[in-house]
Amino acid sequence: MALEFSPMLVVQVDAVVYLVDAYDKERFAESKKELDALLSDESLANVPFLILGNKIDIPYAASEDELRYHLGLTNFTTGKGRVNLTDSNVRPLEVFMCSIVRKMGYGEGFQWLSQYIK
Ligand SMILES: Nc1nc2c(ncn2[C@@H]2O[C@H](COP(=O)(O)OP(=O)(O)OP(=O)(O)O)[C@@H](O)[C@H]2O)c(=O)[nH]1
Repeated sequence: MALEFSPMLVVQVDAVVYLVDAYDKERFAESKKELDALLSDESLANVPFLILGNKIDIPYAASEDELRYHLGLTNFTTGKGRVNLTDSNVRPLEVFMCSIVRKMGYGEGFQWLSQYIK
């Protein structure tokens, strides 16, 4: 009898970094839809989410509050700085604004994220 092997890929995701163009307001609805799909993915249920709002060097770009509102995250962010969520069963999620071309903002976001990665 021949043994059969079914290929299985096991991927462990430590975190999700979700980059949104804060200048492209017409696509916020699309960004929300994609983000919602990731947030409701069971395999990512306990994974921390860092949401980066990019292109804040452009004056017309959305503010952090505006982005949080349009992505439906107003009451879901878990707090900047060191917040201990270990026993709370709450997934870490925060919004940081950045400008990748100006090399600013995302450092704070990744620093925040690093406290939740084992
Ligand atoms: N002003 C500014 N431009 C940026 C920044 N980051 C990327 N870009 C520019 O935006 C342009 C398009 O890049 P993206 O917005 O990343 O495009 P994309 O996500 O690949 O494509 P779309 O899915 O169509 O948005 C490029 O010319 C980048 O140089 C930023 O922080 N500020």
